[in-house]
Amino acid sequence: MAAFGEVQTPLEQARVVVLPVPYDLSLSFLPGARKGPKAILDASVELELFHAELGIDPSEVGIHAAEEVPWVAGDAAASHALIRDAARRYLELGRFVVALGGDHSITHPLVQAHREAVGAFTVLHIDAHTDLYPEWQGSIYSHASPIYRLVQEGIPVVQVGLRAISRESLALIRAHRIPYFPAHRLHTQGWPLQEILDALGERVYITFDFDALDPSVMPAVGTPLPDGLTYREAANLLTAVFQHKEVVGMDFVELSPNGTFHAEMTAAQLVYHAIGCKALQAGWLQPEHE
Ligand SMILES: N=C(N)NCCCCNCCCN
Ligand SMILES: [Mn+2]
Ligand SMILES: [Mn+2]
Repeated sequence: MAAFGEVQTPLEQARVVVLPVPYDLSLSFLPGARKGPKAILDASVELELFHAELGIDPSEVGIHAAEEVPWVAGDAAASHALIRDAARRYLELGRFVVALGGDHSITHPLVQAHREAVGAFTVLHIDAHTDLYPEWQGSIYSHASPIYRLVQEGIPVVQVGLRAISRESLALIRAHRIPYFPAHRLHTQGWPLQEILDALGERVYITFDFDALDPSVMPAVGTPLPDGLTYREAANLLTAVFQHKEVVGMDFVELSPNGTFHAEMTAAQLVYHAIGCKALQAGWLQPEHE
């Protein structure tokens, strides 16, 4: 399958691997995130390849769409192990991995694979939800729990865009001193970009839950909430992080296609924007002056 261009870049010639992870057995509400990866890749073929804002054609770095990561029916642990193994394979080849979910539980095995491959980093968690539930609906593998599991493993996290914050989550945020920037603060007091950057370490893994975006921009998610980010706010945040940090990997999760094709184009464009930011940060491409 082609990714962000008319033709597939062979793995040997690609710097970036887009890893489709259609696992969605850990959702708590609306189903469908398993269709997210293919929807993004299908929409990506419709994008203009030259990214005028960045002044580059990100596809020139070589973007390879990997085979979809399979899952094991009824076995989240085994499914997560397959995700970890798939990411590890491409990381060991030195590729920059952009995982496409699938539900947010996939971030836990993805971060584990990145930790093994590149060492320590901070996780920048952009989401409407804290995902700090020790378990939800009887499972520690819930999409409501990946950030709890990372925090329990001592991985530093910074949270941006939150709109659903339980008392228990707030207690965990305070207990673990998690820097968090909820949407109500961003929208009433402005974006403390420097404060967010200061809260991150030098190396960052970005996990982007599409329900961080406002439903007016991104209606195709399983657990939408109002007061979300605009596309421009999300793009500006990603641009700033890539300009000042080494981004070691990223995932984009929870797209649940529902016939609103503009949502899929929005998802594909944001992923492409992030790949372009990585290309500039890594020096793979140089911006063409407007
Ligand atoms: N997308 C997510 N991470 N959703 C998590 C939902 C779990 C907690 N909901 C609490 C609802 C209480 N009625
Ligand atoms: Mn989430
Ligand atoms: Mn969410």
